[in-house]
Amino acid sequence: MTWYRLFRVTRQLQTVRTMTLPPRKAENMDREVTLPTSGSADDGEFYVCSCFFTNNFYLKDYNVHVMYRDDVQFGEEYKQVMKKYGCGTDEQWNQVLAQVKSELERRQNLFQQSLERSRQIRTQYRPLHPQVYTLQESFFAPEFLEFVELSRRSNTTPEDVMKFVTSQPDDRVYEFPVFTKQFCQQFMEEITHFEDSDFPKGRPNTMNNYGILLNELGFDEGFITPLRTDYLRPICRLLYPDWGGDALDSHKAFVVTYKLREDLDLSYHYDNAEVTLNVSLGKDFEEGSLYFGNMRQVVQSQPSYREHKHRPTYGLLHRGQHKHGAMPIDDGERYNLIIWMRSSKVRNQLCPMCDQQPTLVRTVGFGDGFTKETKTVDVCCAS
Ligand SMILES: O=C(O)CCC(=O)C(=O)O
Ligand SMILES: [Fe+2]
Repeated sequence: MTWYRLFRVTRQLQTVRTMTLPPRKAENMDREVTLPTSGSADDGEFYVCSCFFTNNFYLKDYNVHVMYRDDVQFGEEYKQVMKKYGCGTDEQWNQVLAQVKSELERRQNLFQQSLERSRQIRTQYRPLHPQVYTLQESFFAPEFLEFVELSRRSNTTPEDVMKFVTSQPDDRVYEFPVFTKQFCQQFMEEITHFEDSDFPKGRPNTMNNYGILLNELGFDEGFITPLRTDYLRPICRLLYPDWGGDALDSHKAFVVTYKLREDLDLSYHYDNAEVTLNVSLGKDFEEGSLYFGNMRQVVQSQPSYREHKHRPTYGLLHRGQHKHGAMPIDDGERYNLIIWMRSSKVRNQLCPMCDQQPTLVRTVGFGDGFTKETKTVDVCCAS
């Protein structure tokens, strides 16, 4: 990347805005809402926090996250403020309102629709490479297997495994090889085969417009769950004990894709996760590095960013609340496997999306990783 380009991207980052929102009213705290459910995750019952239906609505045109409870609250809190960001006319305001309401409707129907998509895919979709749905050791780079093997031993220390990772001092972002090239190739062919089909597809999250939710495609049971419990958890136990690394009991996994004329980049954000694994699968692409700033708890007027180039077959492991983004690709197509890993013992104390004790809403599958058990844990924040 040239210095000019880095400067340009950095300028762009400095315009990312966060609005300070008033805390949610305490009266909601212990209310439990029931949604239609069908089935639950392997490890028990999981929930989302009710803030999912009010907080963090992303307005891409203005690069802001907003909170919507009803039209009156929304108008009072944002109509004036949004003018400063270029939303000056009634027409623009009405568009914003329509966008927020349509996102709310999408969220309200999300779990039911996701269930329907999964059912349809499971009964009708014919995979191109059925073998990639069941995790096998032959998928992994030999160095990764050595790394895991050492991490599984009870007397191994974090210093012992540093020889397997590349990292920069103090930022706790670790890079290491994960898969073989051959596996990445087959996995991407499977994803592309599904992308090209007419089956309905859900969006991975509110910021990525393209990509595939791996649970809907049937990857959870045979692939992502064993990958998390048997391979990633021993590593995270060593590297992130303060973020529930030894108790990552659920996940949300998806593939994000960036192509010319589709999404090119991803704005600065933090993940709804305690620990994230982001593996570059390929295909061929130019630029598109990741950059990391501060932990979200750190407020700095002039944050500095660290660029992490991402090589196909390699993973970057980082704390979910370590703010990051992806720079635009210049050419080609970029596919990444993202696993947001969650620890209920951490998030049951404080929902990372609203900074309150979560108000549980029953849902299907892993939800957002909250459970009814409340074990206490010390979460040591930003370093
Ligand atoms: O595109 C990337 O590599 C980053 C994706 C990401 O941060 C996310 O989906 O949370
Ligand atoms: Fe992310």
